[in-house]
Amino acid sequence: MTRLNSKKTVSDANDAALFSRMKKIQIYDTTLRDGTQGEGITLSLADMLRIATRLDKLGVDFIEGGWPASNETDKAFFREIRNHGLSHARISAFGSTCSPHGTAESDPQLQALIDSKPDAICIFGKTWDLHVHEALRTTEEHNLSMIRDSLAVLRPHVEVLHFDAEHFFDGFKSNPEYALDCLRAAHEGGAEVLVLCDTNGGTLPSEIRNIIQRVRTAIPEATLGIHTHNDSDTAVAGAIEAVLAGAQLVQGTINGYGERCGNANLCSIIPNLELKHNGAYTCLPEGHMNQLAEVSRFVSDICNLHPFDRQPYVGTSAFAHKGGVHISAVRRNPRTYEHIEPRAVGNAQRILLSRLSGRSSILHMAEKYNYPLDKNDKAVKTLLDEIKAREDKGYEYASAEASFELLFFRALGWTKEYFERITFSVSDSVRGRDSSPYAEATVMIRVGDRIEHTAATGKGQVNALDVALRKALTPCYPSLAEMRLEDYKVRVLPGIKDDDTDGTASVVRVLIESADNTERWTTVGVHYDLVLASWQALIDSVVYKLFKDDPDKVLPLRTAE
Ligand SMILES: CC(=O)SCCNC(=O)CCNC(=O)[C@H](O)C(C)(C)COP(=O)(O)OP(=O)(O)OC[C@H]1O[C@@H](n2cnc3c(N)ncnc32)[C@H](O)[C@@H]1OP(=O)(O)O
Ligand SMILES: CC(=O)C(=O)O
Repeated sequence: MTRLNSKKTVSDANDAALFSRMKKIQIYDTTLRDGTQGEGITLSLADMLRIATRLDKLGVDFIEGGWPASNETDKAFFREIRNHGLSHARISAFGSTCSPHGTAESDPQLQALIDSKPDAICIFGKTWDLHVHEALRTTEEHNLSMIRDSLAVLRPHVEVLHFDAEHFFDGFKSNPEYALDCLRAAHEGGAEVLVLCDTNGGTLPSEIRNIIQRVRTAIPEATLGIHTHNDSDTAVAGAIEAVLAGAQLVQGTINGYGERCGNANLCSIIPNLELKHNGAYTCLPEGHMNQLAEVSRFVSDICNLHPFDRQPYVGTSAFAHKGGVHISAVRRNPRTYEHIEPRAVGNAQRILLSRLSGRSSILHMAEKYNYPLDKNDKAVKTLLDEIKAREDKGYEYASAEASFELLFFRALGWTKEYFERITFSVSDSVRGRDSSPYAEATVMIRVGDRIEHTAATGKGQVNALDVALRKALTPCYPSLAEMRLEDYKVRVLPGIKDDDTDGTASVVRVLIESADNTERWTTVGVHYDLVLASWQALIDSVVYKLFKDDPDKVLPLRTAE
């Protein structure tokens, strides 16, 4: 048997030592297999190799690379991953027991597993009598021999052999003796870990714990693993209960991607085990858990899925505080509203400004801008009132921090105007037979004594305005040439009406994200007219760029009033 990589002896030894103390929980990642059974996830071979390489660096014990008999991409993965010099993880190939219509010895699917020459193989077999009758359409006795024989055929060809007991918990509830017989057959066939699967995700954590305790009494010689699905929103809790009941291997995926509602989320399971049990369990090599937030984002990027902001531990909102009471307290001691130190999983605290803020939120921002204020400074209250009034009108400063920073310094007495708008206009038209609209903008501004009057075309009105404005300003402010408009978002706010109209027009909120060579920033504009809302956000964006690059923006020191 050729190992996919040869550098595992040290970590194997560590694992063995930890394993013998029952504290090392083996982490078996199935993002590339069960994760890709999730809706909207299709990975190319290059994507799979990048994810596997990153997971190896994270320090998971097993990476399930796919089902070689399923498709050519999965098959190619096992060929290609050899060239990637993994240093820790074992590569596992997935498959099923042999077909009920043939023998294990002649089964092409089992042969494909052997031919893929992985470090480990994991096959699933039926353990629920309903599935034996309805899905396989065979006898219970025959299914037992399929399990035993398939594993026995694979055993000599691979170093590590696992059995996924599909639907084990439903099977146990339906016919406990038969479900246990399936496990015994797998053990006899040579599987060293029997992974109990809650395939339909309908088993609650308390049931999982109870059933595992009964399995351990019935088959004390077996090493157990757990594989849960999230259909009852309890996949992580189920996996934790299983470990508390004695499971030594956890299967799951990054971000909980997977079939239907997903698999157990390793980004939560790992810190739950490592941080919440007084050091009783280790999952990753020491010091690696702080990679989790980055790995979560890396995998969502490659899967082309938007990261889930509210994802526990690793989401950008996981340690984001918005309520003024919370912000006041976490400034005094983060433990007041944070269950762990965010950096333990590579995340960070964030403070969000909104109409729910109190003075502490302003003080926090002031410190961030290196401009500490006293809580009793009149400007603090003025700013707070202004933010609350503006948020009531539809502004949102939690995401548009650059607009807030400008408000902040203006409230403190910063009055510099980099330019003055005299006039601007935009129009859309369609020329001749060309059906794509053509946007044109003109801008007239004053910079000191100089008047600039420019025109530009663009892809849409905002783009035309942006180009015309920067054309007018760049001769006076050359650094604007390096600024780019990165993203533009519009949201209609039906609940908010504009004061200037008869009360029927809804306002729109525009968020513009800009960037230069060193920073990204977001600004906001709100108006019932989309162009005017865009103009506000655009002007804030340009002014923020000039402000942050301006060496003369230093403000006088404040004293408490
Ligand atoms: C719980 C899980 O997540 S299991 C993993 C599920 N993942 C996947 O199915 C993704 C990859 N699957 C595939 O590429 C294809 O389904 C293949 C190549 C495996 C099979 O394709 P086909 O031979 O065309 O069969 P099809 O998908 O229509 O049906 C599944 C077959 O597997 C059989 N089967 C299901 N479970 C098992 C098992 N544990 N052992 C043996 N056969 C099984 C079914 O009985 C059915 O065979 P039959 O039609 O001869 O009765
Ligand atoms: C094997 C597997 O993926 C399951 O039972 O859910």
